Amino acid sequence: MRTAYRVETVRTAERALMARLPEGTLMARAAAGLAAACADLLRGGRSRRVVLLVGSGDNGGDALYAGARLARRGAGVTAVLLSPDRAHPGGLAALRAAGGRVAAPDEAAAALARADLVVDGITGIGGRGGLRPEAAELARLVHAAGTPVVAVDLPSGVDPDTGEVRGEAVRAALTVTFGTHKPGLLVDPAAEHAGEVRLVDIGLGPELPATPDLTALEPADVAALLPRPTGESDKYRRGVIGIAAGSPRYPGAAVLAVGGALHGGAGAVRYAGPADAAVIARYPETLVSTGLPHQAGRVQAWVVGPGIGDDPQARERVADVLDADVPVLVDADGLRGLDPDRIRARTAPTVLTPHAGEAAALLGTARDRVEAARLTAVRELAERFGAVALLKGSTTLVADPAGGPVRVNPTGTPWLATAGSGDVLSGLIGALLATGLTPLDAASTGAYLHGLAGSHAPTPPSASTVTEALPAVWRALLDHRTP
Ligand SMILES: NC(=O)C1=CN([C@@H]2O[C@H](COP(=O)(O)OP(=O)(O)OC[C@H]3O[C@@H](n4cnc5c(N)ncnc54)[C@H](O)[C@@H]3O)[C@@H](O)[C@H]2O)[C@@H](O)CC1
Ligand SMILES: Nc1ncnc2c1ncn2[C@@H]1O[C@H](COP(=O)(O)OP(=O)(O)O)[C@@H](O)[C@H]1O
Ligand SMILES: [K+]
Repeated sequence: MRTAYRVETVRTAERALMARLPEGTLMARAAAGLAAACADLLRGGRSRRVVLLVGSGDNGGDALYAGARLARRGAGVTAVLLSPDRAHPGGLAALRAAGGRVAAPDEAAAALARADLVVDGITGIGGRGGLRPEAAELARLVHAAGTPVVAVDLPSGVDPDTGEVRGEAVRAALTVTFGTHKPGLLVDPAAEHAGEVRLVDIGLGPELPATPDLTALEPADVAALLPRPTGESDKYRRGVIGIAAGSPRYPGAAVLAVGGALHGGAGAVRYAGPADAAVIARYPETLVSTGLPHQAGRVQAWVVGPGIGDDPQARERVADVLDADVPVLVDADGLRGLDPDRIRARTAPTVLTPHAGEAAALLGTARDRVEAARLTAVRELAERFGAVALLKGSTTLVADPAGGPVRVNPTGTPWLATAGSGDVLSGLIGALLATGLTPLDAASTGAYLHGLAGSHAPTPPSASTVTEALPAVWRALLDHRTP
């Protein structure tokens, strides 16, 4: 499991570690890791000119010490100091001693024009709010120059804790981060600015608390969670998932949700609703019925919402499913006007899977506010509804109403933004719920599989080809656990 910790926690851990080590040890470890990453990128380049963007904090200090190491290896290093009188004195002395030169911000454009690599040491975990004008101007210059950027700890201008980006921020090809990931490195829009992220061990691990603020499943975690039939299994013991999706107007949503459900490891899929003919034509293995969901027979979990429309019959189907004493996933049309008290009053767990627009409606806010502050939004949804909330989009996040770390989904591709792919996801997560995974595990495992399937499907994928890619993705993950 990949983990990320908030700034406050990182600072506490760093203080504890620093108290046990000679002064300067941590910065030396950070600078060594940073310099090695820069040297990797420079390898093979004929000229090796490096520009350091140096703010007045320790982030700038890391850049200066790394610059000194690069200068000693023969690189031409120029440091652009944002506040010359406040730059890290030890770092500056080290750079000068190694033959590096120093430039003022007004010389930045000329230096950048000749650079092979830019090291962004403007702000790290001490960055607050949007970049100040002079720093923002530097970020703009770097972007215009198009030179590859290595960000120190975090791309400057992003919020380390929330992933928010206010105004101009540095866009890095690589971010070299120290001790632990920070939430902003994993959550958009900040994550998009970070590029590839490399973690340098500075010995912080033992000082960090057991519960992180953010986690991301890795292949081995998913492999361990995936349900596998055993000798004693039969189709009912493996779990039955019920799908209440589709309408005469949108039969395709029912077909896609059932398709996702058939690839979620359950023993059987029941479908209840008016799209029975379309479902059975595409998936004859489905147990179809046309009445209300509670008349369809026993299930271990329900999915309700994709393509059900917004008429009284649709509301009746949602209410019927919410009355069931089994886990329920509510998606798409099912989320319209959803009453938090009704969800909180349920006896079994609920999972909500909105995209940003649906989440905004549920929270009574604007879509762009959800997109700008995804972590805050997903936590608020989980808390308000007493449900596991999965916020879809550029980074999919899953929050548990009990609190604890938010899970960020590491797989996926923007190609998944294609009509109906959300319907596949809801069926898939529903089936995982029916097999007995906890709502948090089902939602995050489903998002993981769905994201991988989106990347493995032929480009450009459609919702149907994403569904068809799921078995290969399962296979690869199950094999992962086999030594
Ligand atoms: N504390 C430690 O033990 C270690 C810290 N390290 C480095 O130290 C960094 C943290 O250093 P600091 O606490 O000095 O903080 P930073 O260097 O991240 O940022 C603080 C400086 O940036 C300026 N600043 C803040 N917000 C700004 C904005 N919006 N626009 C422009 N300038 C802004 C502040 O005036 C201050 O001078 C980490 O990110 C990491 O790079 C590493 O050396 C590893 C060890
Ligand atoms: N920019 C993006 N990058 C990665 N995945 C995305 C992006 N935008 C959307 N997705 C994913 O695509 C799927 C779209 O689902 P949804 O919005 O419900 O669409 P639909 O209702 O058409 O099925 C979700 O899994 C979502 O996380
Ligand atoms: K930085």
